[in-house]
Amino acid sequence: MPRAHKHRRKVPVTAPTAPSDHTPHPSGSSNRPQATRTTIRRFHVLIKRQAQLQQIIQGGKKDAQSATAELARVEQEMEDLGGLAAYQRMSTIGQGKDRGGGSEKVLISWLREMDLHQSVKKAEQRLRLLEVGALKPDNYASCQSWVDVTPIDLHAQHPDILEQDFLLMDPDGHREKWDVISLSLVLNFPPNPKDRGQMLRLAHTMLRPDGLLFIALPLPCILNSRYMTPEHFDGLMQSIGFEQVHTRWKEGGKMAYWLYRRKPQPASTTYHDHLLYEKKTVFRQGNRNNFVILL
Ligand SMILES: C[S@@+](CC[C@H](N)C(=O)[O-])C[C@H]1O[C@@H](n2cnc3c(N)ncnc32)[C@H](O)[C@@H]1O
Repeated sequence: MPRAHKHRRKVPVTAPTAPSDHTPHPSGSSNRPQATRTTIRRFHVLIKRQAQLQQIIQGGKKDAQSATAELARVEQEMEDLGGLAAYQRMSTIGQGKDRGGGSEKVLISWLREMDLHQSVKKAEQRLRLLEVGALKPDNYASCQSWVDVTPIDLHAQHPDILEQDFLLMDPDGHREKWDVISLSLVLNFPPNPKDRGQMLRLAHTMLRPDGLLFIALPLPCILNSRYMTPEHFDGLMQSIGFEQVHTRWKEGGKMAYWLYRRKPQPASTTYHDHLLYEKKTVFRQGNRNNFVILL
């Protein structure tokens, strides 16, 4: 069990990488690992607050006026930090080869272990991989003979990346279309826990039977959250219709990875099962983060 740091301020779960690049930051601050982590965390706080305020404003309640003023301040701060482009740039630094490369290495090694690179070549049909949250268009260049990747992102940073919100993809148009979907450091991006659950359900709809879902999350999302444990996460995945193939994380590490296989959705789940994943359950007390996925 990780130690709780008594005097540390609670911060949302953020990107776990520790960039070592010293390129100047757009806001003028340095890009040292600590500064970068702090900025990425601040972005996560601001993105979450932005969503809350937008909801208040849409609701048209009496506090909508003060929410509008606060929203302007929040959005100004995001702009001062360099906007979402700066956030993505910092995340790209974390993906750098100097720090062992991005999560795609883990996925590729698992796919190879399953001999998919051989069987796909024999079948002469490459694996259709949907890479959600792609910062670079060429993450899978090393296996282009057997992987046909479609990189998408909310804010595409390259012409070869499709600018597309995964949550707005048409489930009917994409039903059972994909062999593999990657959600690497994406599930922790939407501020609304139900949107995270919706991402997983959508992935289930869009994967072909026995298709594979790759997930990467900062380790504190499951090891230091008030509402999540590895077992709870796995139960939630099973309730959607996913079977765990691989998982990789270690105490004291920064990242957690999973590979799930799409199975038929369980025919019936009890009322209790539903409640378990639709509402927050407190698993840990004390100084924890609030990361949660809800169905
Ligand atoms: C922290 S970066 C992770 C990048 C990379 N996949 C990695 O593992 O390092 C998260 C990216 O996911 C993108 N993203 C978040 N929600 C998304 C959505 N609903 N649809 C498409 N992209 C999304 C963000 O724009 C951002 O570029």
